[in-house]
Amino acid sequence: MSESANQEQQALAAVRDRIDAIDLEILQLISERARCAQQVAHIKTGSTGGSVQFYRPEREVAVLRRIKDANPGPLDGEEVARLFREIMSACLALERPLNAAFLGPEGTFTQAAAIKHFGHSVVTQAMATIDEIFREVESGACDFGVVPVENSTEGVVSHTLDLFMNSPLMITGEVCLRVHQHLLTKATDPASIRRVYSHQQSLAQCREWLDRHLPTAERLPVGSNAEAARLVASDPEAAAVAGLQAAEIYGLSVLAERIEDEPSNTTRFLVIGKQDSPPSGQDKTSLLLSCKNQAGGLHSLLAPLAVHGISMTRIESRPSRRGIWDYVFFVDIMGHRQEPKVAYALQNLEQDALLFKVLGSYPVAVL
Ligand SMILES: O=C(O)C(=O)C[C@]1(C(=O)O)C=C[C@@H](O)C=C1
Repeated sequence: MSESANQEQQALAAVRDRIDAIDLEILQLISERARCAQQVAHIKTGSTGGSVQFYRPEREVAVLRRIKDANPGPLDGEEVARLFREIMSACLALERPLNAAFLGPEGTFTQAAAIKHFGHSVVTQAMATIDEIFREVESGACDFGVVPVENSTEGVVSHTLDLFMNSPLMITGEVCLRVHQHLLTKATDPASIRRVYSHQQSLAQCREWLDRHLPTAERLPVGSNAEAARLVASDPEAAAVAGLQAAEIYGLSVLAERIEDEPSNTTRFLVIGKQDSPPSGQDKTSLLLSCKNQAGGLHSLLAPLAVHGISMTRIESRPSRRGIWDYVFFVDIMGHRQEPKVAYALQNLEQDALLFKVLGSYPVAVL
């Protein structure tokens, strides 16, 4: 071995010894943290007679925000938050494993959103429809559900909004996921692809790409992207538009990467449960409203928001299903319903609204 190769070996060994020592320290500290979580569980179980809330969304975002703020680098803030997301997920599972229903089958973006929000220790349970997710959480069979609500390219998932009209469930959290779509197939030659399966929204997100590259292939909407990947696994003349996770699960190769028309394509998901979240300091509130069908009705209904300086981040209208041309509005505002100015505004709003329902206050997504 040359002198310089020898020096390199010694330098490498020294840094690796340091890394080994640090890893043991990290392990000791993580174990100590996990024991603290066990103590927290003990305190929580002792303090209430009724059902115990082990999962505390407002505390989780406080931990992640603190870590991001304190991060000295060189790791990126998002990266350190993701690491702590996983540590907390494992600590919570030690208190009590949490389960979350998602729109299956395995490998959907909804499952990825559930894991992004709760970490890998959550037990995800695949449901066939969004209705089933609501039912599983309502019945108590699952602690939480994760449902898609809007996409930056294709707009609102109207079925999810409609289900809130008759559900007692509340919104506990939100998750935003950058969605990259890929063309997955068993075929090796694009010319042999006659059918493209995917969820209707995903087909729409890749419309221009499909028009350009597979203009003659039939587009077949199915329940989810993962379902499309499952179908394609046994059909060599077909391709699926789906995420990488689906390619891994169903053994497909990626024929074209990132085929979404909009590079910043993002889907927002809601976490639904039996109750919303206490204030975290940076929250949103979602409302379901309707007003009299008259000139200026919506304008005057929303006036209290402007009066109290509350910013509205989203408004969607949906047919109320109670009469023709009768609409309800899904409105997101910044702030928690327990903050005084939000509480005043909501009080005023409720007085004028025909229908007024708070769907939940929840922390703005950290990750
Ligand atoms: O602080 C709590 O209430 C905990 O249960 C501890 C902890 C954590 O690991 O930091 C775990 C789960 C909760 O969702 C929030 C935080």
